[in-house]
Amino acid sequence: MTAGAPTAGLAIETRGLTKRFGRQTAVDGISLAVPRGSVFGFLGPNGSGKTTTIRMLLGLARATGGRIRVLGQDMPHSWQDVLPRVGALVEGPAFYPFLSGTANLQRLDAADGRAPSSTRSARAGEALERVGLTHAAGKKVRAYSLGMKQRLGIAGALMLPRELLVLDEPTNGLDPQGTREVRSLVRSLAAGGTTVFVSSHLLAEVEQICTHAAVMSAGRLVAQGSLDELRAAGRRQVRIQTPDGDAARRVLLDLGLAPEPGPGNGAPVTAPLDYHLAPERIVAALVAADVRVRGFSVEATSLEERFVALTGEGFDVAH
Ligand SMILES: Nc1ncnc2c1ncn2[C@@H]1O[C@H](COP(=O)(O)OP(=O)(O)OP(=O)(O)O)[C@@H](O)[C@H]1O
Repeated sequence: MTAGAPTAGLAIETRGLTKRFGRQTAVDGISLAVPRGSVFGFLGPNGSGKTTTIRMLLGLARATGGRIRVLGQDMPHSWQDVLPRVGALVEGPAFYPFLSGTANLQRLDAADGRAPSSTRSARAGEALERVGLTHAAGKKVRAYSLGMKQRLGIAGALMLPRELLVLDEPTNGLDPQGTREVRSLVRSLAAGGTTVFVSSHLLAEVEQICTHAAVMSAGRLVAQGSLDELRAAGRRQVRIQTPDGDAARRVLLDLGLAPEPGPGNGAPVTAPLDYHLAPERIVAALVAADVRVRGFSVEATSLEERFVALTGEGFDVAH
């Protein structure tokens, strides 16, 4: 591979992508790698730089530094080739409330110079069907629920065939029913082969719909990979129930572990466990030291605990 050549199989690739607003660095040198065919969750608390990143990916904001490749081509340089292959929903779609869903989609499509007018009506019908709005096609948009409006926005992004969909917080402000509708729509689009890049501040949402994720914190990318990789990178911890807490802690120290300082004997003894030490060695060492082991477990830290640790702040983990 020549230096700087796009990595095959990536729908989005950034290197050192940076955006400053005055003295503030909103996006700080991030290198994203979004595999084609993935549902990629772009996760981070409010204000961590997700929207700013998405705006740069789509050529809506200019990067201060770094490079961006979308579908194998440089952005914003190749926007004319790239953007027709990308559907996007950023910062809530704007619709005419007094027009029907169909009429809104047709107007939107008419504004796209590449969209053939001869197939406009059929394409609007298909897009509405894909998002489950056929029954409301003739209804004025002011009578739509928030969830329906959001799905109409996605239908707008689907008026032409897309290789990549970019959705910025698509369930924000939706009630539980609307949220379920949008999540299941994202899953079905992904099942059809479209790469979906979706930002969210909700860990539970990303766990439900995504195959991969990246975690942003204060403008920096603090982790990325498949959900399994992210889980595996989390720490494990060993927990020992014993009346001989002090002795157990000494055994763990001898094994190179760092037990949490305990209140003495009685309370469970815990210590972070790395992957190089087999749990059975710990049990053997405890028994050899005459520690009375009444319970022994190895617990994986959850993705939630890991993300809280990564972002260093109270993560919004509401469903
Ligand atoms: N046009 C702008 N001018 C100045 N500062 C900005 C601008 N746009 C964003 N910022 C700042 O950049 C930081 C990142 O904002 P951004 O909207 O990208 O975060 P986010 O993760 O998308 O959060 P949210 O979910 O709240 O939109 C914030 O501190 C924000 O105030």
